[in-house]
Amino acid sequence: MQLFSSCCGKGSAGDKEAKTEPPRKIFSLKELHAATNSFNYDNKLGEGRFSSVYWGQLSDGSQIAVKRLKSWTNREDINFTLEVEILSRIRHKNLLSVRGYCNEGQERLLVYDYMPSLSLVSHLHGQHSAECILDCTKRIKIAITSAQAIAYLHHHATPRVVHGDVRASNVLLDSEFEARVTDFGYGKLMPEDEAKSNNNNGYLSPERVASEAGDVYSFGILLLELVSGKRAKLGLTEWVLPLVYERKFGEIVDQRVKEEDVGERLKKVVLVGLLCAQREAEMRPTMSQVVEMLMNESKEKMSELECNPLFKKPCSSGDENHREDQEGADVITEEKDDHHQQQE
Ligand SMILES: Nc1ncnc2c1ncn2[C@@H]1O[C@H](COP(=O)(O)OP(=O)(O)OP(=O)(O)O)[C@@H](O)[C@H]1O
Repeated sequence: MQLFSSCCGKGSAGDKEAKTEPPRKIFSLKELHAATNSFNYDNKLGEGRFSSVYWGQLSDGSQIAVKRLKSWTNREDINFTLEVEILSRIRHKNLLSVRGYCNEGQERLLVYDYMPSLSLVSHLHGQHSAECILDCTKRIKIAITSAQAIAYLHHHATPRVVHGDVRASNVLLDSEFEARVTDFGYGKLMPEDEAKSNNNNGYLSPERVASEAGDVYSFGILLLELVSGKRAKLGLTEWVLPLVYERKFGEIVDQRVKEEDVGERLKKVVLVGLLCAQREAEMRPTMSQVVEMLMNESKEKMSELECNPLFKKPCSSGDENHREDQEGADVITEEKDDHHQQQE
């Protein structure tokens, strides 16, 4: 899996930022045991495919999240310290970079700042989802700031980085509800085929290779998930598209958002999401174009976007693609009904 581009971003903003950032800290295992109460179950923030994450507090009082990697020993070909050193030099205000690490015996641990508002996934589907803190303004802010973070990785970081695992659980939120995208380039440290083997991985592009265009596809799915509140399953775009043909944007938006004109306010995020999640990689925009589209407030740009042929209903209703669309849409419609029943 190629996560760092061979082109090293000549003269990019990344050079400047790399020189000014603080030195990486090597933590001792003893220090991290003390901070996390020996990786106590009560300190556990969550668990993913490759790691468990624990809340901790250092002796200076600062709060940290310690990521304890699983199955490290399978990847002895990778130089853990070198990879982490490279990744931790990549800094942007919307990226959550590694603050330090520990490489002792069999233990491989990554240390991050603790994000008190946790991850986007916990707000959409997890422990905070019932409160529905994410109004339209916050959703738009998360869309823009996470796009800026990935655009930085693709276009300005040195070396340039393919994220490789763009998903809602890797978008953490700071106290202002700005995105802090994490786990970038980290797939290189993990078992390669793990993500691909998950057939229900709705974020995975049809071409199934880690690339900038693959990140754009995953980001498009993430935008549709952010607006609709539905899980990133296969069939999400196929459920959204017919509603876009009918210009029924209000029906796409998460039913928990109780505001006026939600469809109109989040329309742009839906359209950009669909452009990103096109099956053909060459049709997708770049991440800098995504940032530009999401941030541009002009009416002309909006009508240009709306006129894209992708958002026009195909003439023939009996063609293969349309039938595929319907099959995918059924999966999501069932989920929608479940969701309504749960709320009632
Ligand atoms: N810096 C952090 N601050 C607060 N919570 C965090 C932090 N890092 C991770 N978490 C929490 O820990 C959970 C587990 O993270 P982890 O990276 O192990 O798995 P994941 O991203 O959820 O899934 P996967 O790695 O399989 O994609 C996250 O969902 C998040 O809620």
